[in-house]
Amino acid sequence: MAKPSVAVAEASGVPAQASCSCPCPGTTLFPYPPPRGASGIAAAAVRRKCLQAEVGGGACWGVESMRASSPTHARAAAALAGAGADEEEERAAWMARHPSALGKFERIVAASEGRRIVMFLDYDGTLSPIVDDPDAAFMSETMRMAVRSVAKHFPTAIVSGRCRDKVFGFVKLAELYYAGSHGMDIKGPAKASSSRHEKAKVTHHRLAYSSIVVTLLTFIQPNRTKLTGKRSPVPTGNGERVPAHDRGCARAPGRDDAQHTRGQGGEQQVLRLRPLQMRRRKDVGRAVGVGEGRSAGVPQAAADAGADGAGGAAHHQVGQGQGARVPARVARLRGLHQRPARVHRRRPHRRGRLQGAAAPGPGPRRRHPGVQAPQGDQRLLLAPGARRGDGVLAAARRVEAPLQAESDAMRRSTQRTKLTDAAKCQLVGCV
Ligand SMILES: O=P(O)(O)OC[C@H]1O[C@H](O[C@H]2O[C@H](CO)[C@@H](O)[C@H](O)[C@H]2O)[C@H](O)[C@@H](O)[C@@H]1O
Repeated sequence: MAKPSVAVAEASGVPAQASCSCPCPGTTLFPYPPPRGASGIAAAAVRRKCLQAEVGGGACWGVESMRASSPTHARAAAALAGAGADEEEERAAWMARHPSALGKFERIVAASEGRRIVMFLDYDGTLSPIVDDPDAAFMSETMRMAVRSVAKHFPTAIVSGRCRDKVFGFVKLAELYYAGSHGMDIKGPAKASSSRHEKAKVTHHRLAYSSIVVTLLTFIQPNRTKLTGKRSPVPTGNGERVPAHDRGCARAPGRDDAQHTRGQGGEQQVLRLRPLQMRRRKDVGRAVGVGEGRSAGVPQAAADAGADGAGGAAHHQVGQGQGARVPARVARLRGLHQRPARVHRRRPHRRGRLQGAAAPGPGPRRRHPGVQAPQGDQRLLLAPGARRGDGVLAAARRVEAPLQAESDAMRRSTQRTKLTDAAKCQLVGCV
């Protein structure tokens, strides 16, 4: 449940949204951070009324109640209550630079110009409070009702670094999309929502498209056993262990729970690649490492650029190191031994194994040598028909191109459709 100390808008004195039968204050009139001194009881009453209206078919889309029960909102309000003038000013400046999407919701709706809106929600720290025990990060019933209400109007997805099952276990709403393991594991609604968006087709592809960047970056992390879902008995190359509650989930490289809690560096960290490891698999007798030893990674500038938005990072030349090593036997099989050999001297203890390894030239089979997929992991990312050895980027582009085409086609068809005002309203749920 939302904490009694949570301050939401004043119960009185704020006019209701004109087009909205819900008793919640209008979004733009609902200041963030909320005004101090609001009575907790009055606030709870407003929230309850709002929920009743929303759940009973009201017209606020659940956004207000979601905001009111947001743990971040609660924390901000609590922090504000005890803050000095300087802190308050600093916070206000920060908020001005990072406005809440919920606070701008009407503008978002207006800017959508009748296009469909899809809600992507984070779980930890957004729908649930940050708590010490990750297994106890429960969401409140109030929040659940709010999300359910939102999902009646918009296709709604929860995107999390946690396992999909774990997130579902917390949220327990079958009508949502769930993208677990940073988007590597996506599932659509098990039951159709009795919503207006039912007729509108939102495919897995669209979700997959938006998560392709994180998928890529997660894919090339060093500890591939996490990616294949096999438990790793050993720490990763970085001395990091997978927390017990996350075993079997993929984790983005560099993701660290403490940073997540502090709310800093998360995205940046996700985009900063760690050195990738080279392993030799005895069973197949060939190298299956992803990428290259020392210098593999996204150049910082590229990582910075990618941090701004989803699309960009997919086009980074990830994993471009010094050229991947190919064991001599594989090189012979591929005819690479005819190319000028390059002996790697950086890891002398491995020389025995890697001696004679050839740096692959730009041959047809290794267009992206730095990011060749381990055999066991290819099913996670490669598009149907992709050939082993093509490299992750090539595979991703194959996935991306049709998705982009599909998305363009959908956009064109939406633009062509002449919507009446009523139809527009239905689409955005503002009847
Ligand atoms: O959904 P994300 O924003 O990608 O976060 C995923 C991580 O969430 C969990 O950790 C965070 O919440 C915990 C419970 O409140 C908290 O104890 C931890 O400090 C936070 O980092 C989850 O435990 C992680 O494994 C996920 O990666």
